[in-house]
Amino acid sequence: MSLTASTVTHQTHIPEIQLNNIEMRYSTDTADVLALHQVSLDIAKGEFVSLLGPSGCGKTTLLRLMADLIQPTNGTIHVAGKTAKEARLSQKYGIVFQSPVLYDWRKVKQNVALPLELTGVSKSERERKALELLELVGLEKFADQYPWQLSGGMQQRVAIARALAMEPEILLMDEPFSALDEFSRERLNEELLSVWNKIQNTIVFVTHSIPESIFLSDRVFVLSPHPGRLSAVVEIPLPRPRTQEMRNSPEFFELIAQIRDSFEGV
Ligand SMILES: Nc1ncnc2c1ncn2[C@@H]1O[C@H](COP(=O)(O)OP(=O)(O)OP(=O)(O)O)[C@@H](O)[C@H]1O
Repeated sequence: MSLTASTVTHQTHIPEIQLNNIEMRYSTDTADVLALHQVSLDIAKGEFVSLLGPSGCGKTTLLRLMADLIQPTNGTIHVAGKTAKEARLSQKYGIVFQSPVLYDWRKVKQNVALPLELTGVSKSERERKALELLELVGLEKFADQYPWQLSGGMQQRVAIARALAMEPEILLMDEPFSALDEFSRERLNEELLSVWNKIQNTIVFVTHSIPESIFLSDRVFVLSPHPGRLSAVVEIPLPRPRTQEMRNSPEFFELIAQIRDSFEGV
């Protein structure tokens, strides 16, 4: 992972994640839910994609399948040519959840260094790496504070830094900014793109928000519920770097309308 590159070309068209005909059924004593039905998609190396859809359409399920936290009842998943399990074991993923899940009794830098500690990295190297990651997310001045001393947005930036500690090729993000106010969310969208520009990895981002998915992504995968399935794939041709002004452009509004239409067609 290079933290110094300032501009990169993200779409190299090398398939990084491939899902083929995925079906996911949750069966319990009381319920039998077909959460995903015949989902096939490819994500290129270095691409930023969003999984967008209403509650219950299977976005989190899809993300958990990619991370090999659960296994599909049918279909195959490949990550850089490996199975999802092999990819997980070789630590290709970093995950950021909706809630930052930080340990309040550990300093910010110790939270970021946790994955390194668990894999036996020396204290001095952990400290160096944690400070580098905190600088990446603009929080180097808060390294010695505790999570409860930070705002919700800052806490989520700490969680992003921690998810990047093992230098994952793929960052999976499950509605990381949905608990934040609109202003913080828009600022963090921009900051996330700036981090992505430096680390050049693949990002899969789950959201309910159409504008957020457009602002961030190269492509938006639109999912529809009952059962969850892929109803559209929308290319986002807005130039990069994305700027807040683009949110008010005619192109942006056209993309919003296009994605809304793809929901209405379901
Ligand atoms: N562990 C589980 N056991 C049984 N059903 C489940 C389980 N997890 C999810 N489901 C069901 O699968 C469907 C898809 O759920 P999922 O959480 O993936 O959707 P989602 O699009 O991420 O929703 P949200 O936006 O509300 O988080 C839903 O009907 C949900 O109730």
